[in-house]
Amino acid sequence: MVLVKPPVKAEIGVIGGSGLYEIPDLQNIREYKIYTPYGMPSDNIIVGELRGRTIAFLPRHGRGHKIPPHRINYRANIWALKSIGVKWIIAFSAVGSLREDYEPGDFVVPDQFIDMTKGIRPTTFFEGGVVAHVSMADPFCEHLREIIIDAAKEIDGLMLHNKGTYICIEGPRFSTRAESRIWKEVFKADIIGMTLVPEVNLACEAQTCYATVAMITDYDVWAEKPVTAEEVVRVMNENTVKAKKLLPKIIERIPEKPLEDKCSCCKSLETALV
Ligand SMILES: CSC[C@H]1O[C@H](OP(=O)(O)O)[C@H](O)[C@@H]1O
Ligand SMILES: Nc1ncnc2[nH]cnc12
Repeated sequence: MVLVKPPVKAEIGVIGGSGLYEIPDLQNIREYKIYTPYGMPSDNIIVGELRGRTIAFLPRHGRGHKIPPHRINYRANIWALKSIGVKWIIAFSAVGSLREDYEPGDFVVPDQFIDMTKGIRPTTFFEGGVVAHVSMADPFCEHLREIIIDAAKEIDGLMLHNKGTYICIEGPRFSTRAESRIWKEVFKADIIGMTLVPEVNLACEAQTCYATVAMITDYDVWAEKPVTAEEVVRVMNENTVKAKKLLPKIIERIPEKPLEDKCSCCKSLETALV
């Protein structure tokens, strides 16, 4: 296969989750269909300028939310962003809460995850030939996490929690009450979603700084009232308004280069190759 290098460069990638399908105020918008060795990404990549930086935007579920979490081509998405030069990825996600004090409408910048996907999603770029075992001890870019946490202080009325463990289930169904109690009481996870894995570890394999802005939409089903997609969508729309205000504040804080003492993402393969 011959892959033509796309005629575009972008420094910062933004992956939009449920509810975030566009970036407001993006200037000089161009759209690229990017082919990867893994097939097509979820959608065309939208490239434009915001706060003087070149941004590449990709809606994870595609425009119109057509791709369910277990069918997303995570490898193509990360490959496509990396292929146009993206060094930083800010990923937005709708999540459920597994604790009382993380309320619907609050945002979380997770620092850990638990993988409860079922092994049907391809999880690595290293399928043989070259073998890599990347460290996932600290799965998110600490530098980018700090930037997001700092940026959120500028948004009135936004409650943002600095850490949390995101449990990633296979979906597309929500959890049973029994499962939800295990995630909450036994695993002690804080938030729940369906898309973080393998996006986060592929970003790491691609030596990209990656952090998630998790936006709480519901209390999952450990609480009295079970979560419904309808409820998720209602709160999600309110969260999207806040996410759109937060994004420019994050972008304007992102430096040219990650700080090496706070981030090892760009060197993640140095100690991983066998
Ligand atoms: C529409 S509710 C369930 C759906 O929302 C989340 O997706 P994303 O992380 O892309 O915002 C969740 O993980 C599920 O895929
Ligand atoms: N309760 C929940 N479980 C899994 N994914 C979700 N996304 C939003 N809410 C969720």
